[in-house]
Amino acid sequence: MIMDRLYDKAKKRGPVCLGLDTDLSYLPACIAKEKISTGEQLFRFNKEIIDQTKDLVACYKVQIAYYEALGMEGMEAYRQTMAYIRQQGEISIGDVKRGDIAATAQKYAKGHFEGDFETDIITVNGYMGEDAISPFYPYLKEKGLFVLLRTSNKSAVDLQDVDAGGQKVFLHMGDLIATWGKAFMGDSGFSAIGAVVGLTYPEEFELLAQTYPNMFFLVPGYGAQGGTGKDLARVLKKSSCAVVNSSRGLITAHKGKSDDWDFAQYVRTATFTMKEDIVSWL
Ligand SMILES: O=C(O)c1cc(=O)[nH]c(=O)n1[C@@H]1O[C@H](COP(=O)(O)O)[C@@H](O)[C@H]1O
Repeated sequence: MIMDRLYDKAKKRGPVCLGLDTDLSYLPACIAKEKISTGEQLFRFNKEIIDQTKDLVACYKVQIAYYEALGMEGMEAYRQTMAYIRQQGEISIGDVKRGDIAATAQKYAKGHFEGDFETDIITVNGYMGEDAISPFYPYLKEKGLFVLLRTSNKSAVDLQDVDAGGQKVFLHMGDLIATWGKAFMGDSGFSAIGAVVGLTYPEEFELLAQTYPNMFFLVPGYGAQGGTGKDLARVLKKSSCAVVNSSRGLITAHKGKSDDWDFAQYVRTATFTMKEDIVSWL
């Protein structure tokens, strides 16, 4: 079961989730000047980073928007990146944030859990209710979901903090995710249905981790959005219940320092530093 694998990797290697939100402006000159397609350039950049960091991270998260924005070239790079991560025996999260329902969601499931874009886990938006989640159930023996619970953005509070009969909306969402996840428990004690909680709200993360001990968390917001290892300490000391994503903070580490093939060494160093920052508090 995928959350068992993710839990094991996070426990052994530390909880870093490296975000391959690859913008063309991040490519070092050694790749940008090569006479190959844009898609191939993006993939070379990602591949080099994966090769240099796979012993340090629990998983990779690939935000599909960066690839969709480049059309077919971008999607080819997305396909190759997902395939490469999985060929290496590493865990891939397709950050696709799907949120439609029923028959449409069945197509999302087929599109991201089978075929060209196959990945291990995807991010989904459950704020339309269980109809947006249940079409993924048939895949959850092997695959996993991270459902948006408490997002990292400032305006998360606009809806997620609204009082819904004595309970904030995000806590109601937490109860729903916990209920949906009960049928998909793994040996590690975590469900194949996990949740996204932003590190920009560390108190809420602590509350959610306490309230839902069977929920595994994807925690974005480290680095570029201000989150630190100290913010994670109280939760991760008690349980390895999360992977922590950083994208720009890691994959732009070479900017202004190297335009050559050693660029990935800078990304490696930044990844190592993030891991140390987190584990030093545990
Ligand atoms: O689902 C996510 O991964 C996500 C949820 C959330 O609440 N906040 C958030 O920033 N993310 C994603 O996490 C990544 C954060 O990137 P950096 O801010 O560059 O580290 C991006 O891919 C975001 O789309």
